[in-house]
Amino acid sequence: MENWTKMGDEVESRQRRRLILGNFLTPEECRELEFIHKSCCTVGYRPNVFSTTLLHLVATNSAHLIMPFVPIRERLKEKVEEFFGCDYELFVEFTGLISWTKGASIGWHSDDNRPYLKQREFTAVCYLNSYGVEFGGGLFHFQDGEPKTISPFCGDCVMYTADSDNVHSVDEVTNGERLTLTLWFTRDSSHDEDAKLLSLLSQSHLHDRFPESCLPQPPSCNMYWFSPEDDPNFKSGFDICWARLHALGYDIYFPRDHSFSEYPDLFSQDVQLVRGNRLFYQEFENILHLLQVVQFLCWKGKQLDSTNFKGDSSYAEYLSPERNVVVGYFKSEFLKDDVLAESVFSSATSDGKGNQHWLGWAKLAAAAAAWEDYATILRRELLGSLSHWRNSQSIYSVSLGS
Ligand SMILES: O=C(O)CCC(=O)C(=O)O
Ligand SMILES: [Fe+2]
Repeated sequence: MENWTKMGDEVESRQRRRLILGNFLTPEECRELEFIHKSCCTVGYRPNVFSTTLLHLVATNSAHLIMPFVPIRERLKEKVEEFFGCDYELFVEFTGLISWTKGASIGWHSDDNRPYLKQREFTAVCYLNSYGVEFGGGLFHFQDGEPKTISPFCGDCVMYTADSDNVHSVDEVTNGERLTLTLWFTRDSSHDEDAKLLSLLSQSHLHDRFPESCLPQPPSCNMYWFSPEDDPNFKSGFDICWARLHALGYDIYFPRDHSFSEYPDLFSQDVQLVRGNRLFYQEFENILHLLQVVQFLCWKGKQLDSTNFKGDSSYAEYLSPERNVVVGYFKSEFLKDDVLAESVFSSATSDGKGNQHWLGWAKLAAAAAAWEDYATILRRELLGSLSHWRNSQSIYSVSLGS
């Protein structure tokens, strides 16, 4: 029989093989990571799974978005080292936001159960949203010992050894989107994520020219097409960026002449946002930029002050029938299977029309401006931290003063 102690928010096994921490992350930290994931994720490694890795953020000119992860990663590593009593150097092997949508599940496994995963020593999973609220299904189970089952709750964290002492599984997600921040830790310095990130950061063209430097750039190969079949020609399935916008009640308009045959190069073209029969005036650099601004509106909209912004009619015009035809054409191409797209990205609590976050065009204009301020501040922090990171060859919170 295993011995269990309850200590405030901490439940720990006397054998120190797993630890469950309540409220490890604040709701605001969870919301910020959710914003990053919903604006930057790519198609993941298993069916109905989507992921955002730090390497992907750097590779798409969004390196500044790794900043919110830095203090959290540090806190997680300290906690793992303390709890498991590590008297050796530990490295982060992988940091990622991972979301599971309807149909995703994983059977019994340990996290080091493949020859190429043997370097994994410990796992930390932070839940960024809650069972029964943002998603259904998705309960976590340990095969042996206590606790048997964990109901994911926003802000909670579970840490365990990656070996066969912690065989676990996750039930199929039945609706909504289950989101986690997942880290693996290793003793093997050749798998140090920091070294890989620093090497990629030194190749990227980070500079001080705001705001251009904050604009996301698409990756060199397409990572946004979701299809249940292996479909290299984009004939079935859907584009996940378009699908997320669609789930929130938007469409996309390309102001210049294009055809879907240019996909995925369409990712580098200017776009405008459509809602109902209105077209937002502002042109965005590309779909990724537009998605970041819309997700920023979802995150911050209610707090944003738009009193200095003009009335809604100053920001959007009537969408002409000709342009509406163009919108419809691209929609049918980007969402070959719109029923599947809706079932994958419909939120467990939404009204189905994406109206929950919608506060009008002036708010969207305010969000576009506030997104730029947000990104600029993070980019300055990144540039200020970089020389320290390079000197120590590790990524940590640098106090930059004022
Ligand atoms: O998200 C979870 O609760 C655990 C996921 C998992 O087992 C894995 O990614 O290996
Ligand atoms: Fe696992």
